[in-house]
Amino acid sequence: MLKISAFCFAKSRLNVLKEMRNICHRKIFTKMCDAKLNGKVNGLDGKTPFLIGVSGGTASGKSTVCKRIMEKLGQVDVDHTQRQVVCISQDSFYRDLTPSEIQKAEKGLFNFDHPDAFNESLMKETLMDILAGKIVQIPTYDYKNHSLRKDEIITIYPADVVLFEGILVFYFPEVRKLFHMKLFVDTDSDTRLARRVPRDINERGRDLEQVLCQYMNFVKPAFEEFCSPTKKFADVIIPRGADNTVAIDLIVHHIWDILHGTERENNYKSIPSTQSRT
Ligand SMILES: Nc1ncnc2c1ncn2[C@@H]1O[C@H](COP(=O)(O)OP(=O)(O)O)[C@@H](O)[C@H]1O
Ligand SMILES: Nc1ccn([C@@H]2O[C@H](COP(=O)(O)O)[C@@H](O)[C@H]2O)c(=O)n1
Repeated sequence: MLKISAFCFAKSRLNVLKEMRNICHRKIFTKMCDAKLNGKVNGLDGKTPFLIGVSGGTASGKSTVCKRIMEKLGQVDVDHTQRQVVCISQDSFYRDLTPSEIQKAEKGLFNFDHPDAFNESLMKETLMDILAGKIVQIPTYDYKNHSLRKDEIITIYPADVVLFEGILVFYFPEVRKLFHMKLFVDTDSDTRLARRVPRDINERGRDLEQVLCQYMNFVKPAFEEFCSPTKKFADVIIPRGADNTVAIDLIVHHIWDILHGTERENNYKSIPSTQSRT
């Protein structure tokens, strides 16, 4: 039974790829489909997604950079079940808070920028499942209620490229070593604060005093202690975030090369290298 469903799944994926090959006019994605039809995935025979970590301070533009990368790979309008490139937020791995922690969070007195706020083991297990080609389910995060939306689960199907973005994605060594490529979005702190204030008020249900108090007490000190020092682990630092179209184009070209095997021997192994990059 399992074998039959696996066969049907593989067959329907093949049909989808053929269909995509017919309708896809973008050069990059057409070549990605060709490689898959030839039995190669990520330039390799096995199914190991290319895992990219994207870090940077709050409101540095991590999500926007990921969106640009997906756009350039022709993936934004693709149905989520068929996507070859997916993006996951580290915020989906905030740990559940106790009732007293929720009370603190509601007053802006909980430190969401400290590594202890995250469920490290779940983050690692999920990324390892993704690397193993498994389908995984990830809750979305509700910033207004400081909790995971367990009724709003995103299903991540095996994809060629998985972007994992968040303030502390390079902090945990066991998570860090899973990435094939590490990007750090480096936007100056004034710009980040100027973006965070309206975002938190308009989208995350906060008031000005709460945003500034949380920023001064937790966000800024934790950035300096935990996030900024992880910049040294990055393979590529992207100054000015999504405004830096040259950097984004170079990264997209590099991903494209890897997906087609041109960089395979040197840069991409099915298990990410831990040498000198951990
Ligand atoms: N290059 C940019 N120019 C202007 N606004 C930007 C730029 N990049 C991001 N933003 C805005 O700043 C806010 C934070 O960006 P986002 O990409 O969500 O950052 P992060 O994922 O690092 O928190 C959003 O409101 C976004 O629209
Ligand atoms: N309940 C929460 C959870 C997180 N935050 C803040 O979000 C920031 C991380 O998200 P970015 O998109 O800005 O990278 C982080 O700095 C937390 O302070 C929050 O305010 N409330």
